[in-house]
Amino acid sequence: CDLGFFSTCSQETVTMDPSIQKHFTVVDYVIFAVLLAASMGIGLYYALSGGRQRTTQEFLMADRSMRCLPVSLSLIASFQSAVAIIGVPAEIYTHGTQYWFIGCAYVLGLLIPAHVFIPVLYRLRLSSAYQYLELRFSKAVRICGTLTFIFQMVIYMGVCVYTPAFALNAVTGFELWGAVLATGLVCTVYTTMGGLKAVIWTDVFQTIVMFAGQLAVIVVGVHQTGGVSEVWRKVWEGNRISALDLNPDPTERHTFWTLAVGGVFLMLSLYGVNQAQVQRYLSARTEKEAVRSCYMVFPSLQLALALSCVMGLVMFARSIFLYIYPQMVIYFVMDMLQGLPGLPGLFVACLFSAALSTISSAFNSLATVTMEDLIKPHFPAMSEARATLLSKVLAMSYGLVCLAMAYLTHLMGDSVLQVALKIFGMVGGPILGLFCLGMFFPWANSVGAVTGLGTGLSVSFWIGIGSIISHSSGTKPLPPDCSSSFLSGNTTTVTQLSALSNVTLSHSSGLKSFYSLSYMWYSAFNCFTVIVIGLIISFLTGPMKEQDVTPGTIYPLLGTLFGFLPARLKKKLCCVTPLGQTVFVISDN
Ligand SMILES: O=C(O)CCCC[C@@H]1SC[C@@H]2NC(=O)N[C@@H]21
Ligand code: NA
Repeated sequence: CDLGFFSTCSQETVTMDPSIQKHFTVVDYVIFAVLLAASMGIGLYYALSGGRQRTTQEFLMADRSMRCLPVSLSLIASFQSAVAIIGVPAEIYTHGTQYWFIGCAYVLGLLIPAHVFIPVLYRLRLSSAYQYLELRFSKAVRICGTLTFIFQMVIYMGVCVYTPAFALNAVTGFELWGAVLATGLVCTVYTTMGGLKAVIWTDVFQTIVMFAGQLAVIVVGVHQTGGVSEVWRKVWEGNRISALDLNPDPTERHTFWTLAVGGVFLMLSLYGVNQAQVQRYLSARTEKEAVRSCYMVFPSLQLALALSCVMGLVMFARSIFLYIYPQMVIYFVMDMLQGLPGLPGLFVACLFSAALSTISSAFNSLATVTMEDLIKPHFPAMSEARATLLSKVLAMSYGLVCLAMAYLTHLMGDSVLQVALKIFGMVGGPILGLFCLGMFFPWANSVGAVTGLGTGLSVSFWIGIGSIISHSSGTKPLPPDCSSSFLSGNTTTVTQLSALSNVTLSHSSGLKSFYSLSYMWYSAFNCFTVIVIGLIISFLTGPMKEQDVTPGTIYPLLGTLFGFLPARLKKKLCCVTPLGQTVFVISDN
C-alpha cells in the first residue's frame, strides 16, 4: 500500500524508509544549541547570585520566596513533557478528540489541591511532602511514601529523557544516545548549580518555548492544509471529532467518565501530593501565593491541552494515514516544516524544553526527598554546607540514574503517553490514597497506612502488568468514515482502512476484564484500595484517638462538606467524631 515512507502499513511493523529522513539546516542546530545555552545560563545565574546556593533552604526550597506566576508556569512544566507534546497529538490523530475531555478533570483536579492539600501541607512548613506522613502516622510510613515516590519519578524520568531523543533519531538520524546525553547532562548541570530557583526559572523559559513551538506547527499546518475550514472539513469527515462518550463501561479506554472522573484522581496524585508540585507550593512566599499559583495553572494547562489536541487534528487533516506511533509525530512535523528554516529547530527546541523542564523538576524533587527523608534524619548534626553539597551530589547522581532508565524505556515499547499515564496511575494512585487516608480519616493508624499502601501497590502492579501481558488494553484506532469523499481518492488506502477497521475486540470475561480496566481508572481504583484496606486494618488494630493525632494533619472533610448546616446541627453531626472528641480545625495562623 502506498503510504509513502512506510514500508508496510500494518500497525505492527512500522518502519521508515531511511532514505527520506529529514535533515536539519544550520539554523535548526543553532536554535537547539541556544535553548540548551539559555537553560545553562539561567542555572549559572542562580548559582552565582542570591545566596549562591549555599543553604538547603535556598537550594531545595528557593528560600520560600517565589511569586505565583513563575511557580504556576513551573507547575505546568513539571508534568507536561515531550510525552504530551508528541503523545497527545498521536492520540488525537489515531483515536479522535475524546482525550480532550481530560480538561474537565482540571477543575476539581486543581481546586482540591488549592483548598485541601496546600492549606494542610503549607501550614506544616514542610520541605518534603512525606514529612507529613511521619507527623500523621510514623517514620515507617514516611519512608514507604518516599521510596514509592522515588520509584515513580525514576521510571517517569527515563520515559521523559528517552521519548524526544528516540523520536528525533527515528526521523532525523540525530544521534540517539548523543541527544539523551546532551539532555541529561545539561539538565544535571543547571539543576545541580542553580537549585530550585534555576529549575523554576528555566521551567518558565521552557514553557514559553513549548507553547511557541506547538503554535508554529499549528499555524504552518493549517496554512498548508488550506485554512481552518478545510482542516475542520477533513477532521469532521475523518471521524476525528469525538462525541461525548457516556459509556459507563470501565474497560473502555477513553470515555467522558474515565477522563473527567478518573482524570481527577490522576490530577490529585500529581498536583495534590507529588513532591515535585508540593515543593513548588512550599517555595511560594505565602500560602495565598501558593493557592493563587494553583489557580493560575488552570488556564495554562487548558491551553497546553488545546495546543496538543489541535496539533493532532491539523496533522490528521494534512496527511491521511489511519494509525501513527507517537514518534511519527516528529516525522509529520518535520515534513510540514521542511523549507521553513528555523522552524524544525524551534519544534525540536520545544520538544527538548518539554523534556528538560520535567527532568529538572524530577532531579530536584528526588534530591530533596532523599536529603530530607532518608539522609538528614540520620545525620542531624550535619552542617548546612555539607548538606547542600550532598544535595548537589544527589541531583547529579539522579541524572546518571535517569540515563540508565532511558535505556529501560527502550524496552517498554507501547505508546509513551499510555506508559506515562500508567506509571502515574499505578504508583501515584496509592500515594494519593495514603495522603487521603491520613488527612480525611482521623481513625487511621500507621499499621493501617503501611498495609494499605502495600496492598494498593500490589493490586496496582497486578492490574498494570496483567494488562501489558494480556494485551487487553489495545484499542484499535478509530477508522475514518471510509465512505466519505476525501478518502475515496486513494483506493489503496480505503481498502487498507476497511481491512484494519473490521477488527472485532474479543469480549473479555472475569480476570481478563479486571486486566482490561482502563488505565485512566488506575489512580482512582488504587487510591480507594489504600483507603479501604487502611481503614479496615486501622479498626482491626485499634483506631487512633483524636488526641493522639498531631494538630494540623487532619483536614475537617465532614466539617467542610456539611459547612452549610446550622452550627447546632453541625456540632452534633460532624465536628464530633465517633470517638467523642472534636476534630482539629486548622488554625488560620
Ligand atoms: O506529559 C507528560 O510527561 C505526562 C503526560 C501527561 C500527564 C498528566 S495528564 C493530565 C495533566 N495534564 C498535563 O499536561 N500533564 C498531566
Ligand atoms: Na516539562
